[in-house]
Amino acid sequence: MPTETFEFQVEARQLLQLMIHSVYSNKDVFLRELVSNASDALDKLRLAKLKDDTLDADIRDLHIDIDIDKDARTLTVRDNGIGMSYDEVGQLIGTIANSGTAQFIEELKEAQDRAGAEGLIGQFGVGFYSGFMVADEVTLVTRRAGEQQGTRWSSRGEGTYTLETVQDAPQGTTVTLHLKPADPENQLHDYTSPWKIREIVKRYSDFITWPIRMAPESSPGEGDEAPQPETLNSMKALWARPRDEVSDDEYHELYKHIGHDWRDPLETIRLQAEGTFEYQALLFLPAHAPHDLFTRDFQRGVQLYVKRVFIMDDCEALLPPYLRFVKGVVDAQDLSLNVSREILQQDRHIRMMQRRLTKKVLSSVKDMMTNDQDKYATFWREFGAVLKEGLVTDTENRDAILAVASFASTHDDSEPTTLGDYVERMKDDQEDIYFITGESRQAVENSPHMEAFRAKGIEVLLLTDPVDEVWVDTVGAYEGKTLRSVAKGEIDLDAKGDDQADGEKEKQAEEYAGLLRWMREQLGDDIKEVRLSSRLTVSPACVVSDAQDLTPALENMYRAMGQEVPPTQRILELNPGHALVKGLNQAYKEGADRSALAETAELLHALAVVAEGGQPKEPSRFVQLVADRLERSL
Ligand SMILES: Nc1ncnc2c1ncn2[C@@H]1O[C@H](COP(=O)(O)OP(=O)(O)OP(=O)(O)O)[C@@H](O)[C@H]1O
Repeated sequence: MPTETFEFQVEARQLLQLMIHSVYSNKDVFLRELVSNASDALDKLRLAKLKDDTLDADIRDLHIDIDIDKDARTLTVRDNGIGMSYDEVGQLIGTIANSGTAQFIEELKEAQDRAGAEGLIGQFGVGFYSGFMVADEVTLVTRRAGEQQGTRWSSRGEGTYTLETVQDAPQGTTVTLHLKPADPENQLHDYTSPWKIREIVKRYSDFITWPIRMAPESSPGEGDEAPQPETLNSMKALWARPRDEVSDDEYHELYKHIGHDWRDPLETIRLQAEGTFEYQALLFLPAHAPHDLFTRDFQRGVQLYVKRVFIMDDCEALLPPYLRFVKGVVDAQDLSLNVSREILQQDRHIRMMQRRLTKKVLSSVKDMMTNDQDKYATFWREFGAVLKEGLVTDTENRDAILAVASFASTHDDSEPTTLGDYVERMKDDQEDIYFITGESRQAVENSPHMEAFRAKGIEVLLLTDPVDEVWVDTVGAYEGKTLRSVAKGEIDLDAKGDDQADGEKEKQAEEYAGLLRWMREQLGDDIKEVRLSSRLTVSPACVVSDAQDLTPALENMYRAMGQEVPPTQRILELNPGHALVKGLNQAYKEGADRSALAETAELLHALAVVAEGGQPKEPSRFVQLVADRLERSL
């Protein structure tokens, strides 16, 4: 097959440009990325051979070679792993499969500062491309295990790449970087220096479980014996080494390798389980939520090893879905090397392991909360919305999750509160924990449902994640205090036994009885009741749900998931202290023109819906009615 030239996919081209004009100051990491890919390729080959021992591949000496050629100014990273087929090279290297990448590029372009850009890059798999930070030409020769023919890929990073088949490619993948001239001022070191390579490998890739070898510099005339290559990494599994022997930096590099992140993790969690089912776990809480955390195909789970041998990525059986952001390694001593995902799902030991790991993660978050407020705040900001899913799905750990949960609240504009702190601040005669759900802090804070609470200084939790609509119902109460929506059921914030207030209410009820009954008839099926409100102080009216009914947001959520939900009839509440409502009652009693009154009633209802962020049933009619009224008032 002749050499063919292809264009990079648009996003890939943009990413390459970013790499070439590197937004990333630490260029040394290109080697970590290439070694990381090589190590993955060796893992994959070992597994493939385990599954099919007829596969035509040699796994006796799986390793990574790094070769330096000072004269040619090239650096070569070679593995004898799984390799890639011709088609795979085109798919994997010429394009960027990640669906969030287009969005990422946009954000990257918008990121004003270098730190912002570096942070964003870490969230996407741009590993191979990082070679272009240090090289002006990259060549890759690869042969897929079991195939005869190899493929040569080459590019100067300028929009195109070439592909050709080659006959004599060795097993695995060889990446050759044609290095740019060294420019230490811009962090572009001399990567033909063995000393530098040794240092980078030690720093970033020491834990890689395959040998990383470097051939010694050949000095002619030193005898005929081929000099022995030097192994640069210790290959020690970090999770098996005692805590005090491993530095934080070493843990962090392992995290970056398995978490595909360029940034340090927020927290490192170790667990050593002894006894009948022995295992070691090294888990990491990332510092940033990935873009696709809430998408259906988010790859969740940690890596599973059996007796130091890599078995699978994304082992979802080890942690529940609400901890899907946790990265790490679990190394079990007593599983079969052939273990499959299906077997893991049913294995009793794995279930016990999942329980223990879950508790360990939650208790680590609790420790973080107690000992390092800032770290905890970052964690909760990034992952709180996911963790709260556990309140619905994991009854066993519900209390542990509630103990580490925090929520925005009217108590403080910026600092969230825990439920425990809320309860401590509750007024003496307050029985329930109040909350409001909605789309944003601004929307819920301005909701009419909040008026009386604000007027009386009663704290309300402001819950704005979609999952909040669900867990509050499932959990129901905290320390015996009911969780109550301010937008549901009857709310009476007057002190119990306040005779004056009770008398006043009775009087109002009599006065408004006729209007309320008439309005209910006028508004027909749109609502199930019209009543006087004790939650409004400023607005004329609001709509509320019955205590057991779905909120409009939840109704929409179910519909979005394709479930049939009958429309919920809501309750219209009027503020008897508002001039408009008073005037309406007066006009009603005086027998004013019923059709004009009916329009006012309709408008009042529509205004109540708009005030909570909803849409009037017939927006154009609503606009028409308001315009007519305004016109008449001129
Ligand atoms: N040495 C290699 N051997 C076999 N396949 C490779 C090798 N290097 C890269 N690949 C393939 O190309 C894909 C893309 O590699 P790239 O480094 O761009 O991203 P990644 O490794 O998937 O993500 P990340 O950079 O986040 O680790 C890899 O997922 C792998 O399938």
